[in-house]
Amino acid sequence: MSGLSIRATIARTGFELRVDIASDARITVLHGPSGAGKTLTLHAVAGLIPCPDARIVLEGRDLSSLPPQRRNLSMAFQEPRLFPHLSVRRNILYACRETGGLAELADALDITNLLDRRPADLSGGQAQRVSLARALLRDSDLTLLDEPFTGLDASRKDAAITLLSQLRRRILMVSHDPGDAARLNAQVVHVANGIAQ
Ligand SMILES: Nc1ncnc2c1ncn2[C@@H]1O[C@H](COP(=O)(O)OP(=O)(O)OP(=O)(O)O)[C@@H](O)[C@H]1O
Repeated sequence: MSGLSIRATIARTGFELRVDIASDARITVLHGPSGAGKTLTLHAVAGLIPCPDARIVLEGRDLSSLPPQRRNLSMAFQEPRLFPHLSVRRNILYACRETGGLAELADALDITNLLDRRPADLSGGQAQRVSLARALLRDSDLTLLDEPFTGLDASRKDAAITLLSQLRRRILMVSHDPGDAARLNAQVVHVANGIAQ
């Protein structure tokens, strides 16, 4: 598997972060204190914030100048951001070309019995698992996960870590728990003092 490289200066009012990441690992974990710039890094990769000097290369494909919808990424945001008017099932299948794999994924994340509910009828941790399922079902080149284990109890978190370990897809994720990266056999990127590398 060839790698992911991200070089960018992310500038917001009163905040600047220099990102210089090169990772050949299937899973890369951004780790650092609150407010360090982990979420901004994911959003820059997704193309959701302007980053004029960014150079983002994924397995030889330069994403930098592409609009978000052409980067072929999937993302689970820090808050689940589910569509309130769609069932859980339709939220997960949103933007998926095929429905294959939904049953297995729902089983692994223990959300099978929630598929016909609306997001308003989910707990925080349930919504988080639905958001994770949505990001993982879509056949994207890179999956961005912003603190995907927030609100999960220990056994659900174990199941999610096992699932992520078994998938073959490339993942760039944020986690506060240093133990997660070790369990995921991930490359760790430290984000602090205005630098992510
Ligand atoms: N639109 C914005 N304008 C100005 N500053 C911003 C903006 N968005 C984020 N920031 C600042 O950028 C910094 C990094 O924010 P970011 O959300 O990336 O942190 P984080 O590392 O993900 O933190 P946490 O672990 O708390 O989620 C913070 O200091 C935040 O206040």
